[in-house]
Amino acid sequence: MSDPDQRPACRLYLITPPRFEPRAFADTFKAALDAGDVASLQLRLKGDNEAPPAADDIRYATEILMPLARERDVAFIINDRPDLAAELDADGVHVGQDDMSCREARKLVGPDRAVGVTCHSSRHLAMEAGEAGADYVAFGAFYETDTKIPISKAEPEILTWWANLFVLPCVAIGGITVANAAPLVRAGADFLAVSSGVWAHEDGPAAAVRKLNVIMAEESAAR
Ligand SMILES: Cc1ncc(COP(=O)(O)OP(=O)(O)O)c(N)n1
Ligand SMILES: Cc1nc(C(=O)O)sc1CCOP(=O)(O)O
Ligand SMILES: [Mg+2]
Repeated sequence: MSDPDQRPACRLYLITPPRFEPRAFADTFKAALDAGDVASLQLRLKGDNEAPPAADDIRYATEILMPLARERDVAFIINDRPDLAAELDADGVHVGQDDMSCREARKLVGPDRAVGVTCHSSRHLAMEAGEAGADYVAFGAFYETDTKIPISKAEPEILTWWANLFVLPCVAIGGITVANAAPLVRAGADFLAVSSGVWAHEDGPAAAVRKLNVIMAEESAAR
């Protein structure tokens, strides 16, 4: 059993927009990271209809954004491509169930980079990922989102179940905004993974990061 009193406060795991021009995006990116506590940033590029991006697009975005993240102690995670995470010396990779197994990803990135695994709303997939050596498990989608067509709908109870049983961190993802983040923190999320809830916030990304930080601090203290 995991001891809820020992669980660190929930932190923000930012996900990039699916499409952006890296040089033009850099100032927005810096403003978001400078607004408060951001634990990690996932570079998640997608083409039209969620098509995979060209490897060179990932390389170019990493060249621009990873140094900005590193200067701010924000871990830089690459989506879908363990091979590029290793090649580009990123801090980790995120793989989905249809991308690659956790064990294969681990072989490619080595022991020192993080491997995160999508587990949808499945306790079984999450326990499998934990046994396969994942550094975190991700549950979702908790809310409606225009960023991706999710294949599952998750309920906050799965976060509570996980946090009560396992020390391994759990990430909540899918449609999370300032307006709906609190119950997920209260339920036990170690990280909230947020894309449009930050980049498309009506007061701008920096305001969204500040507001999410307040919610995560208050709700973590109350759990
Ligand atoms: C933190 C986090 N959780 C889940 C996902 C989704 O991964 P996947 O199912 O492989 O879908 P794509 O993001 O690749 O479209 C994620 N990227 N990050
Ligand atoms: C990338 C992703 N994965 C999901 C899952 O359910 O696994 S939901 C999702 C979209 C996250 O973006 P936003 O914060 O804009 O909803
Ligand atoms: Mg994927």
